[in-house]
Amino acid sequence: MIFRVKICGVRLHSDIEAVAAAGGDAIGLNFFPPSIRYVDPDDPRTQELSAAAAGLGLFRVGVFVNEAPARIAEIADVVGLDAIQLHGDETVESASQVSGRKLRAIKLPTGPLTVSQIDAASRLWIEAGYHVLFDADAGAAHGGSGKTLDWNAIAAWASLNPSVAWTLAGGLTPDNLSDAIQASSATSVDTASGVESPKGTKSSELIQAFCSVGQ
Ligand SMILES: O=C(O)c1ccccc1N[C@@H]1O[C@H](COP(=O)(O)O)[C@@H](O)[C@H]1O
Repeated sequence: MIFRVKICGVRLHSDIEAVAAAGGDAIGLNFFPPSIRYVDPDDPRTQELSAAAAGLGLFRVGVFVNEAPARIAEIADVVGLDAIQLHGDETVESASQVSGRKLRAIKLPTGPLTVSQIDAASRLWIEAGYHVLFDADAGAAHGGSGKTLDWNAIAAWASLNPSVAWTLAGGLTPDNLSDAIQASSATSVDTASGVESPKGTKSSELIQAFCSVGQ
């Protein structure tokens, strides 16, 4: 498993300290400029944040949306990343130019889903060796919407794909995580907005509550 609990969109040392203290094992650094959770890869403070996360034993995922492969490689090098999360409109072909350990966000509509819908959206990426992360389609925002998915349909898909490693994202909060895990059978979870108060500001209390359910 790539990670059990990822807290995405961290921006401060207090955020990563809260993740480590709560038993989370991964963080996401968001490199999509329009996001409220964006961190500047060229700012030495981002590089220090990433180094500190590694020092705490956290797995560091860089979140990218439609970024050029050469720029992703540059950022991974300067910031220090353990994996790349592609969360935009990349194709399997364009993404093949990105090197390193890779996750692919499979953005699914909210509302009822079918197994074949999930399969159609994820199959090529799984065959290409990606770890898939199921998220709710956020349109132009691409992610961080706080919207949830059809967890029962994901469980049905997962039971037919027992050897595929995957992560559940999309609107997960300390309040719904237990139900989400039970319904979906997820063993790896990811959240951004669900541990913030106000939006865009991580809450140590919510991180603690989320990680204690997710472990
Ligand atoms: O968080 C963002 O702002 C974001 C922007 C663009 C692409 C991905 C983004 N975050 C990812 O979206 C999921 C779900 O977010 P949420 O929990 O529903 O708020 C999050 O886990 C990040 O991986």
